[in-house]
Amino acid sequence: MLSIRNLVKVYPGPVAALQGINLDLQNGMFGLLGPNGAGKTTFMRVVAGLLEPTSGEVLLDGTDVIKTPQFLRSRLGYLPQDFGLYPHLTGEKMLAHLLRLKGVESPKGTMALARELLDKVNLSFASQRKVKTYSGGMRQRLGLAQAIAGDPRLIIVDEPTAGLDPEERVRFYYLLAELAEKRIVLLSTHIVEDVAVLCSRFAMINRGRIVAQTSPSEVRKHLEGNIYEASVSTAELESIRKSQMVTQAILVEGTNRVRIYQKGGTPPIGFIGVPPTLQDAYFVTLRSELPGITQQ
Ligand SMILES: Nc1ncnc2c1ncn2[C@@H]1O[C@H](COP(=O)(O)OP(=O)(O)OP(=O)(O)O)[C@@H](O)[C@H]1O
Repeated sequence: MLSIRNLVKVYPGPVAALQGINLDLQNGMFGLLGPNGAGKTTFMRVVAGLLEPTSGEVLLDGTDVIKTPQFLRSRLGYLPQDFGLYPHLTGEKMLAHLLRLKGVESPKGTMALARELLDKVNLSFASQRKVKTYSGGMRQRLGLAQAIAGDPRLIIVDEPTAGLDPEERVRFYYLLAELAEKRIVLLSTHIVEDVAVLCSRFAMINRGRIVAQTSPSEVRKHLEGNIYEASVSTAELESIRKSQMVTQAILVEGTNRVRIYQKGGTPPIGFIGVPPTLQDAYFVTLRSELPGITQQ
């Protein structure tokens, strides 16, 4: 289990990036969802032992990893937001280099281990290609290969799907889901779909605070009967934005399809009740913090 206790990080400024985070994570995929600047990267870096918190504890299976970083090092796989690459190396050589840096050893030798890991992330076909020719998704999978080396207890992935095309994103989802079967995977993202697809539990973070800790189905259930949808003109959309809480406004075949949250009362003319999505819940939670969901 990964337990986070009263984690605070104040940068010089001062900027209070984390304002007392408490979380308990079991095996499986846990999502940390929040807008840009919410504190996700700060949180991931503290938990990964790369940034010292101002105060608080990070316990992995009962051991305080801030006090004993060597305990964490051999049990952690980390895929940072900006994963540095040597563009002129082949995938295989790049990975072997990262494994040596990480100190991961194998009786079969580092190159053999690199090949095995490339196979696990479905990159064998490109093992002899230079990394500079890799697509965004292939780079992320290479990053994941180094993160899973040494069979870590905890894997931390920071916004891994940003910039991936839909096909690459789905491929990445399958890999992550498989990894989470036996370990703790902590995924930070601002993409609601990442959480909807992958996470049975997740937390929403905003301005350095956890504003909800829940599951996608639980949070959707809280909004049942309160989400309405209509197709409207651009002028109508402007006035709806002034009077309603709009959870989503998208263009569908050239028409504005707008969803609103309304608790009680009659919805505006033309709006019909629809099943809530996680996107609706995310918007409502960030704006008003839903009652009834675990909050801190
Ligand atoms: N080194 C730093 N010094 C001062 N302030 C910082 C530093 N790093 C981050 N911050 C601030 O701390 C807050 C949280 O930033 P953080 O990068 O953790 O958020 P995030 O949720 O990961 O955002 P993004 O998705 O944009 O990466 C922001 O207000 C940011 O400007």
